[in-house]
Amino acid sequence: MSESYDYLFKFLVIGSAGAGKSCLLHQFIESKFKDSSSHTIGVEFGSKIVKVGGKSVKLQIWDTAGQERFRSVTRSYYRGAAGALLVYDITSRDSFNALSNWLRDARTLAGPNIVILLAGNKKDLDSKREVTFLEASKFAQENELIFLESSAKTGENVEESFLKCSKTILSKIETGELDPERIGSGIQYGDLKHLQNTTRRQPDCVCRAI
Ligand SMILES: Nc1nc2c(ncn2[C@@H]2O[C@H](COP(=O)(O)OP(=O)(O)OP(=O)(O)O)[C@@H](O)[C@H]2O)c(=O)[nH]1
Repeated sequence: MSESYDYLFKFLVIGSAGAGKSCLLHQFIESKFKDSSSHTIGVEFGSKIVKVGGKSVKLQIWDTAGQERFRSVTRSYYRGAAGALLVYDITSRDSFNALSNWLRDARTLAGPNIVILLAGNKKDLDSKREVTFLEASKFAQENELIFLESSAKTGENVEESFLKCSKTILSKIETGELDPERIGSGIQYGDLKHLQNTTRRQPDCVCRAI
């Protein structure tokens, strides 16, 4: 498979232990539910190329451990992230109450421009729900987050979460709100974009070659 892409985005998956971060990443990459998921130790990694708004984007995703004892390790991965999935479990009020702390860390350590999607995971366990859709969407609105409820088990809204977040980053690049050339932006040009920029800068050469 070709490894060509227009952009590379550095992504984080953050949130309390057991919220389903590793399962979301596994479902996104493998299209399967990882039933026997154990706690992440430190940080795990995955990547996938997606098509967003006519562009190929490689997502470089860091799945961080939610357990407090790994916090100093995981914090060191926040720097220069362009996007994040901030995950809570709709059946756990504690995971929802912890969101403000996760958010503060993300915006302080990754930077104020990081695009964050709030994912209310385990949507399939609606009968055990402790957090309503309404209060979570209110929290999202107050904190300038994109919001979706997802299920790593059924796959509902998993790909959509990563795509929605990527689409927002892409549109911020297009409007100039995000600058891929800024060091620590969490965005890099890929081969395809490089090629486009080169040909755009040297139109004479291209015309003559044709
Ligand atoms: N029913 C249901 N269970 C889920 C879902 N996502 C994850 N789980 C279960 O929740 C548990 C925790 O999932 P993980 O993905 O390991 O959670 P995590 O957020 O990565 O946890 P840490 O690595 O400790 O930070 C596992 O038993 C999963 O099988 C979901 O969408 N629905």
